[in-house]
Amino acid sequence: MEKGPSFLFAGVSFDKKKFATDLARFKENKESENLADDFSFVEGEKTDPEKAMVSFVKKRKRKSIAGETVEGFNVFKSSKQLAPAVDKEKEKVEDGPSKAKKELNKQIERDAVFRKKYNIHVSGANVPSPLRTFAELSSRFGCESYLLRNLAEHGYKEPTPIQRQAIPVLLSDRECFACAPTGSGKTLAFLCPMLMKLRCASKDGIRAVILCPTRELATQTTRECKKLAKGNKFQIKLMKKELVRSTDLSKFSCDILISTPLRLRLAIRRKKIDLSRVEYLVLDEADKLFEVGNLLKHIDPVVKACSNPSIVRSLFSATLPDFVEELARSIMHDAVRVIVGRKNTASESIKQKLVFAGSEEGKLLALRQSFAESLNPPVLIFVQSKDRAKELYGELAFDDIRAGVIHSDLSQTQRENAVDDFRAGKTWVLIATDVIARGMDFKGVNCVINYDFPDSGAAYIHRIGRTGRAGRSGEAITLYTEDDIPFLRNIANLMKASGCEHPHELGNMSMSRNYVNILKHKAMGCYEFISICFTVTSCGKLLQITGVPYRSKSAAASTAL
Ligand SMILES: Nc1ncnc2c1ncn2[C@@H]1O[C@H](COP(=O)(O)OP(=O)(O)OP(=O)(O)O)[C@@H](O)[C@H]1O
Repeated sequence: MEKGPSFLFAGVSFDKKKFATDLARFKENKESENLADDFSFVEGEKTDPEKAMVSFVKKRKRKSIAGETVEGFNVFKSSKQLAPAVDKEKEKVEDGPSKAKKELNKQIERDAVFRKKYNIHVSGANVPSPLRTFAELSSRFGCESYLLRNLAEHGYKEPTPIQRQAIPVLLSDRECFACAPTGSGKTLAFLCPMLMKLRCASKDGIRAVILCPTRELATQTTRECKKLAKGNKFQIKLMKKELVRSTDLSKFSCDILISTPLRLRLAIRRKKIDLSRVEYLVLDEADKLFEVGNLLKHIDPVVKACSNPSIVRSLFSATLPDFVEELARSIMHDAVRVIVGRKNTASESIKQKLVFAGSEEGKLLALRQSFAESLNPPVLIFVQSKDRAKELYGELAFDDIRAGVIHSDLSQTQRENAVDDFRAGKTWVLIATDVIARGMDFKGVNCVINYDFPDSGAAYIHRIGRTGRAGRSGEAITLYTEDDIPFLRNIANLMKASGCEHPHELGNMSMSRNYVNILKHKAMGCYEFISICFTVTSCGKLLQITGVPYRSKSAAASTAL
């Protein structure tokens, strides 16, 4: 028997009921210590998710098992089915030391050490042992050879931390809530167990559904799923307009259906698509799907339509705000929570920089200057709106840069072409709104530039997560102006949490402005600055400021402090 993390971390078992108050207190402390956990959503787009979510949660709560409460670390409810197994183990323990008990404890210890090594944190009852190798898929779970072959063909030698834990959880028919950094292989973590559980193709209705927040991500996931399923006859379908138009969806069947929430909701409403046989439901980028006023209203009918009582649901994302956890608790039971690294932090393989650009004009000059000096494609540039995307694209069109643009005003074909051209290296720079900020896996993006300041901590993490994927390194540059200064601390904290050097003086911008003045006097005379770079030591001491001068062709000047 495996136990929750309270056991794993302490190395001893204790009565959770008896010490419930202490546990709850400890849990509170633990959460407040997690600096990045409390990133707030910046003013303007700030909503009260909990409040707006109430009706949804209430609805789901009525369906959940009455009277179950969250206890200590055991975030999710334990299923009734599991109770006898737990009791049996307890009886065994009470029988006194036995060989089986000793062996079990050893296994628990080994798992704890292994999880610690890979920075995996779990909560929930009886969490299955993590995967040591992909070969275990076959020895422990009877994985078919086609899948192992496909994994090898992809060059996947060993599972990533999220795959090590989420795959055995899902293969044990447990619901799962998983949070792991961008680019850490979450897609395979849900696709692999899904293919294994479905075993072979069948015409028995729609058997699995994957929901993605954007069409681009749904398309990418479909492609990945087909690659992984090669050699098996699974019917894997992307819910496209054409499919909706040309098919009688009331009789539609496929093994895996991948869709955005809106398309699926319309199919339920207008075309009477039947989701009552769905055995596996994945909500990818779950926090985005549950975003109030956006996709949430489409999610509820889909979750409801997936009415199979033995359905296994899972939620995946690189960011996990508390309100999504709350929601997960209300709709899932017997779930295992898997967190890799620290919750809500950017990937550690990304070198992050904040650059003061002064004004809007300054941003464009800084961008042009950096392209002139060191354009290292592929580069992704994020802006705040489709109008801003069109505007910047118009500006760069006159430069000798192979740029593309993607935003929601484009047709589906234009959007697909923009993504394909960037993937194929036909365009070096892709200007994008947040439509491709999540989940998109472009191989080898060297640099992400936040031309417009991201409007939340989560947006920042996902945007910059388009680089530094699958263990590669990457760079992220965030330009900011005077107007963005109130929101800098949020981003600076995220940088710090992911191990990046950042000027801790950023918290006090009056100080930074003083540095700018010093630099003006010391190095640049009367020039107005458009871009300031801070160089800091690992202990946070500001060493150097580099400024790119406005109306000057001279090289960047810097001053040591
Ligand atoms: N076991 C593995 N070994 C090596 N590479 C892997 C492995 N699993 C996945 N990858 C690769 O890692 C990259 C990122 O994977 P994926 O897109 O699933 O990340 P993600 O965690 O879903 O990121 P995001 O949060 O941005 O959606 C992909 O290119 C994928 O092919």
